[in-house]
Amino acid sequence: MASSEEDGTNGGASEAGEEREATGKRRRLGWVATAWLTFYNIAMTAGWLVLAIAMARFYMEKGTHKGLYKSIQKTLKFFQTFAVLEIVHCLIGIVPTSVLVAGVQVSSRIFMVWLITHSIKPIQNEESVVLFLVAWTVTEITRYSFYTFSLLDHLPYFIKWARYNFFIILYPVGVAGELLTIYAALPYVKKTGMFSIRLPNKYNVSFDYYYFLLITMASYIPLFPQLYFHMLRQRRRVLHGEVIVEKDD
Ligand SMILES: CCCCCCCCCCCCC/C=C/C(=O)SCCNC(=O)CCNC(=O)[C@H](O)C(C)(C)COP(=O)(O)OP(=O)(O)OC[C@H]1O[C@@H](n2cnc3c(N)ncnc32)[C@H](O)[C@@H]1OP(=O)(O)O
Repeated sequence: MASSEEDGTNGGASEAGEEREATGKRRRLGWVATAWLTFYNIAMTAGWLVLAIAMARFYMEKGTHKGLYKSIQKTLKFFQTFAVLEIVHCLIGIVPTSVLVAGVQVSSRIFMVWLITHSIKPIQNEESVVLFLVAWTVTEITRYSFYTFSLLDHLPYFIKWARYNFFIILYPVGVAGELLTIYAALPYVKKTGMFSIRLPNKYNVSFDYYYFLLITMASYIPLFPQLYFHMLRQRRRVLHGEVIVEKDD
């Protein structure tokens, strides 16, 4: 049966409970951490909104996705790299997310931005790049506005609903875009031998970026379900009020 929260009616008792919980959380967090997180989340929401508007404008003006990545790359690199702070937030304990979960999420994005899309120019116009860019952008606008409004104690229900429902589709779409982009990069990486270290050399080490990419793609198989099921547990906890015990902390 749908809870009162889920159907949007949100009873007075649960509202009062949420209010108390939010105030308690803020008190536990301290004003410096609350102020910083509020600033951080507002900045990130704005950054991803700018990106969304730039992508929409580009597509409306040019009518093609070709050249889209090049036109938005600076903003994307800046805000996605800024997300490294999410790992720091977990490490210093100002957000309750597991370092492991945030680490896998953020590092895979940084990897996609810097070591794939930025470094391998011939793949920048692939449709798959648009796929993950759109999935990331919608997700991040929703996620950071969710955190911002939660911290300000004025969380509209539709943002909460969007935060814990959009990912059901956007996560697989984003991951498909990422995997297809890495796949498209493989021939170029093999041909150029980029980022690879060949023997003999004075350190006697070798590294093949092509095989590294194959291993990275394979690592999505065990890692992505962990993130997806983590989000499904968060969804049950927040939208259905279930008490969840996380094992990965
Ligand atoms: C070197 C190469 C490495 C390669 C590795 C390859 C393998 C990779 C495999 C997986 C690849 C994934 C790629 C990703 C693709 C995409 O993103 S596609 C687009 C769709 N994506 C999503 O939907 C992303 C979903 N992910 C997330 O939301 C997070 O990143 C998360 C870390 C996975 C989950 O977040 P979590 O914090 O656990 O959940 P929440 O419910 O949002 O928050 C929990 C509590 O924490 C508070 N909180 C968190 N952050 C903040 C913040 N910035 N400010 C304030 N508060 C925050 C939040 O309010 C919650 O509080 P409580 O309700 O009190 O618990």
